[in-house]
Order: sequence, then C-alpha cells, then structure tokens
Amino acid sequence: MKIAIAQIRVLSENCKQNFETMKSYIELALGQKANLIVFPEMSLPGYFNGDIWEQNSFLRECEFYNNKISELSKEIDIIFGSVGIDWKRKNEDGRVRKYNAVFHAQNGHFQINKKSNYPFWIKALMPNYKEFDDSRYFFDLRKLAFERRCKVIDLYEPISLKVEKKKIKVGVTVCEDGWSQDYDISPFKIYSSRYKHDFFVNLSCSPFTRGKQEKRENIFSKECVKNKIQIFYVNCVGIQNIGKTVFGFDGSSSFYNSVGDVIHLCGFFTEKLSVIDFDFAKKDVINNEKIKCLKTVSLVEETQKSLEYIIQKCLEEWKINRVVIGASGGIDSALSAVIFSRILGPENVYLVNMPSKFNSHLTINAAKKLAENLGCPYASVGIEESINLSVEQLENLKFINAAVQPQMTKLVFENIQARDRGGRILAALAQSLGAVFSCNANKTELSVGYSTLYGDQAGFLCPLADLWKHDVYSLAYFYNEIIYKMPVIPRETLDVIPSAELSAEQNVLENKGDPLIYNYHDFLFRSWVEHWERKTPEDCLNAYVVGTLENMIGCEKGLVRKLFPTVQDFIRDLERWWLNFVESGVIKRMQAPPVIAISPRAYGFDLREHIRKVVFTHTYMNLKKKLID
Ligand SMILES: Nc1ncnc2c1ncn2[C@@H]1O[C@H](COP(=O)(O)OP(=O)(O)OC[C@H]2O[C@@H]([n+]3cccc(C(=O)O)c3)[C@H](O)[C@@H]2O)[C@@H](O)[C@H]1O
Ligand SMILES: Nc1ncnc2c1ncn2[C@@H]1O[C@H](COP(=O)(O)OP(=O)(O)OP(=O)(O)O)[C@@H](O)[C@H]1O
Ligand SMILES: NC(=O)CC[C@H](N)C(=O)O
Repeated sequence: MKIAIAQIRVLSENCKQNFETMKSYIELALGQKANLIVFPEMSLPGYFNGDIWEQNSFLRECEFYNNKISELSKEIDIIFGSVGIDWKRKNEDGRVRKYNAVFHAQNGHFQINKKSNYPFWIKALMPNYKEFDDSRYFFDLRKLAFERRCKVIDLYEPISLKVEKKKIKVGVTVCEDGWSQDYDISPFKIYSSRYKHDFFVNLSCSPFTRGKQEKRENIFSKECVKNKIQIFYVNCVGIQNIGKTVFGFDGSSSFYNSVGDVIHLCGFFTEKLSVIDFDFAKKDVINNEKIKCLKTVSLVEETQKSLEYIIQKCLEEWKINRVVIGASGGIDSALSAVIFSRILGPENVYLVNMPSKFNSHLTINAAKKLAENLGCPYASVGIEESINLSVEQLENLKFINAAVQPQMTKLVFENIQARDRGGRILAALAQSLGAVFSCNANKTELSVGYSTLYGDQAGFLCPLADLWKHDVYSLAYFYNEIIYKMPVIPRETLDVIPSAELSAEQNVLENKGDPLIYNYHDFLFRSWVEHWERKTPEDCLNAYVVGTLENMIGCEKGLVRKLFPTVQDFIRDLERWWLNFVESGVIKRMQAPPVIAISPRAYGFDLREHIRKVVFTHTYMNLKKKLID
C-alpha cells in the first residue's frame, strides 16, 4: 500500500488557498499511485484563527471547501483535518457546535463514524495551556460521551480502507490526543485495547519551539512501544499567530514503528509530499531517503533556521519587502540587520545611525562597517539638535491651572533621545521609503521593561524578543563564523560592552554599560518565564538560602556569591528586577510589537499577563525578615 504524507503549508483562515494546496498534493499523490493521502490537523481552515471561529459565515466556508475535498476522493482515500459542524447543537458558550475533527473521504463521499454518527472523527484531548485554546472553540469527545451518557471508548472506531480487496483499519488521533500523559484517558491505549489496527495516524498542527522535536519523538516512540502500534505523524509547516505571538510550524512528519524507531519522512520547515510503501507483514515502511531532522541540529543552528523561516513567512504573508533599522553599532540591531538582509536582500534593509553627543566613535564606526559588510543602504542622521529643541520647549513650557510643571530629569532626557530616534526619525523614514521599522528588543530587556515606550520599543515586529542576550551573542557568532565565515558583524560590536549610550554614565569607552548582568539575569528571568513550574522571589530566595539557586536557574556555578557578597545585596537585586518584571515590564509588553516565538514560553499572548502591582507572598516576607534581622 502506498501512503502519501502531505506536509503542507497551512494558511490561517484561508480555506480557498488551503483547498488549492491540498488539491495539488492530491494530484501529485495520484501521479505516484498512492492509495491514501493524509493531511495535517485543521489543514483546510487553519488552526490559530482567533475568534473567527465564532463567525457562521466562516463555518459555512469551511463546509463548502470540506465538501470540495471529498469530491476529489474518487481514486484515492483522503484523510484530512478540519472543523466538524453540528448546526443543530450548541457549544457550551451557546454558539454553534464545532469539533476539531478528522474527515475521511472515499469514492467521492465522507465516511460516517458509526459510533458517533458524524461524518468525521473527533479530537478527544484539548490543549488549553500556553498558546492553545481548543476548548474555547471546540466540543471534545469526552464531553460528547458525557452528553450521550456513554463511555468515551464507545465512541471510538477506526477508519476502514479497502486496498486491493484487503480491509485496513486505521486508528485516528489528532495532535494532543498523542500527548496524553497528564490526561485521564489515552486515545492510543483505548483504540488498541478494543481493535486490531494496521497503523495509526496522528494529524497535528504542532508549533515549533526549541528542543520540541526531541520531546515529540520521546512521546510518540513510547506510545508505539507501549501499545505495540505504528504511527504516521503528519504535521504542517508555515506560520500562524495568536495575535501578539507568531509561531512557526516545522512539520517534522515521521513514521514511528512498534519498536520505537523514528523514520523522518518530510524534514523540517519545508513543504513536502512523501509517498511511502507500507509493508503489512513487517508493519513498517521502507524509506531510504536521508532526511535531516531538527534533533541533530545544534541549538544555535535551530535558532537561526527557525527565526529566518518564521520571519521570512511573516514578511511574505504581510507583504513587507523593505525594512528600516536603527543601527546603533550595538549587537541587537546588528543581528536584526543580518537576519532581515538574508531574507529580503541587503538592498532592502536600510540602516540608519542616529548619533547624539553620547555615542562613541567606536559604535558609530561599527554601524557603518556593518552596512558596508552586508551591502545595505546606510545613512546617518544626527539627533542632537532635535533633542535640544525638545528639551528647550519642554523646559520653557508652563501649564496654567497645573499642580506640577515639567521636570526635565536625567531619565526624561534619556527617553527623549530614544523617542526621537524611534518615533520621529524611524517611523517617518519607514513610511517615506514604503517600508516598516523593526524593534530590536531582546527577551532580557523586554522582561524588565529596559527600553523606552514609543521609542526603541516601537516597530512592526520584535524579531529578537524570544532570545535572551546570551542567545543574541551565540547567534551573532554563528553568523560570522559558520554562515559568512567572516566578521560581517564587526568585532567592535561583539566586543563592546552592551550599552544604551543615552548618558555619560553609559560611556562604552569607559566600559560603562547596561545595569543588567546578562550572565546572571538572563537565567534568573528565564526561571520566571520559561520554567514549567514558573519561579518567583519565594522560590529564588529559598534556593539561595539552601545553596541551589545556580542549579535551579542554570547559571554559572559560584556566580551568585561573587555578584552579591551579602544577602542584602542579593535581595535588593532580586526585588529591583522582580518589581520591573511585574509592573513596568507588563505595561510595556502589552504595548510592544508582535513577537516571534521560538522558546517554550514567549511573550505576547503565549504568556497571558495582567496589569498589576507587585505582591510578595507571606512566606517570602517571613524568610526575608529572618535573613535580614
Ligand atoms: N499604564 C500605563 N500605560 C501607559 N503608559 C504608562 C503606564 N504607566 C506608566 N506609563 C508611562 O510610562 C512611562 C515610563 O516608561 P518609559 O517612558 O519607557 O520610561 P522608563 O521605563 O522610566 O525608562 C526607560 C528605561 O529603559 C532604558 N532604556 C531606554 C532606551 C534604550 C535602552 C537600551 O537598552 O538601549 C534602555 C532607560 O535607560 C531607562 O532605564 C511613565 O513615565 C509613564 O508616562
Ligand atoms: N545611536 C543610535 N543610532 C541608531 N539607532 C539606535 C541608536 N541608539 C539606539 N538605537 C536603536 O535603539 C535600539 C535599542 O538600543 P539598544 O542599545 O538596546 O540596542 P543595540 O544598540 O542594538 O544593542 P546593545 O544593547 O548591545 O547596545 C537599537 O537596537 C537601535 O535600533
Ligand atoms: N494542536 C495541538 O493539539 C497541539 C498540542 C501539542 N501538545 C503540540 O504542541 O504538539
């Protein structure tokens, strides 16, 4: 039997385009004499569609194109993911009943699942953590069993195929159905306890994050060995977003046999149709094609490939072909410039240096050198005159009926510079060039609001917002040493102390820079954001006391005592940054541009935050009191 695995690029909401893609893959599969073609979860309507799922006209559009797919099944069985609709019933929000479903089309018609009596198979396990929101939109199989007063197992039945007079049974699961460790049922176990299957399919719409492929392989291999089954795992590629967070889908479609081997079929971040022979006797596939998988790629290469792929697809889908970047001579803007140049061509990446009296020749020269190395258009626009004008106007401004008058503090003056660059120069320049401008904030800065609102925090996208400062450096070195094999990012940029250069206290020539100690704070903040059990000052102080903090957050051994000689020093630093993280940090992240997600927890709407004031737990306060008194 020939099975075609269709790792297609899915566009959210665009049923028509997804239909056209699926149609072309079906034609290709027919050309290769495939008996069956399998598409990913929600391959027809897209998955991260936000509250578009509430619009009945969209549901009718999905139904229309679902039916058009079934018409293509006269000579090939088609299994694909889409929304299953029951217009006569309601979801618990009172809207039309919708299921995250799998359709099986055969001989021009949808097959009926005799157990549920629907012309589709229903997803049982609904992910509702992080970026996922399945229960908000879809009714699941466990709820349906409850509604019908039956057992979940009674709603399961395999898909039946007929190939050369042989009856074949296919177990159907949808993405999270395979990730059942923390649920009360395991769809693979239920299926295999009741029926004899020839193989299983798992239709996925599984976003990429760093290190995820290893986790997928562990989970699916274990299920195969435990239940003595074989699984075709079919995932999509492309990008989909949940508003402020853009996810990439890596595909990585594979076959898992019952001894736990993984045969990579389609590669990552690439569209591909893979037609393979399934050997019924051996219950295995023969695939001699050498396919590279994400597991064998280093962390920094995985970062480079995923970032470039996701940003490229964003620019393509949002129809952006020119970008303006404020090039400071620092590492963040330099890395942004490299990434955009590789995607759009250097001629479409406009670099602008905007010096004030606080910028050193070292960084000014580095910005120019970067443009020369990459071949980007470059210009310099001084901001001294305009910031002096702003200061003068504000200093002389007198409100009538006012309780206070403007106070031009050092901080106000610093922020005027950042806003002059972002809000005045870059925004206007971008529009005048038919371009957009990028926000180069990294995850460390974004964690604690170390950027200026409406200034360097403005832009159309934060390409680096899911990279800690040490990731920014690793990637910059990777581009120089491995990709370009020459220092396109100038040595000065890599060697200079990271600094905002907004005052004399941030003079890089005197080695004065940011207040952040990146080799410690990167790891501390990461424990507040990315750990599955997210850490708080209470956890950090407890760990500090028992001497396990470095181990817990993953920073260099011996660093904490070196940086903070006393417990008072440690607590002062912890509270300073925690306050910024929960107060100004949240306010700024709410107003920041969209983020490209590559880590297990990205800002935007992956981490759902609310505006708040800092509150310390009573355990923290008691421990602090004991340590300080
Ligand atoms: N709920 C709310 N909604 C909207 N706005 C709100 C707000 N609450 C306060 N605000 C406003 O926010 C202001 C504070 O935010 P903001 O104006 O950003 O200023 P702020 O956070 O006070 O200062 C910016 C910090 O970022 C650093 N920085 C700036 C630029 C570049 C770099 C670099 O690394 O290169 C670093 C700079 O050194 C400084 O420490 C308040 O004065 C208030 O007007
Ligand atoms: N003198 C400048 N000329 C042009 N753009 C600037 C200048 N100073 C700041 N910017 C813009 O503001 C952003 C924020 O500055 P920031 O100092 O955080 O980043 P960086 O200079 O790229 O890197 P680093 O933090 O390592 O110095 C920069 O990425 C850049 O786009
Ligand atoms: N679409 C889904 O059900 C995705 C959930 C799953 N755990 C994944 O990320 O792969």
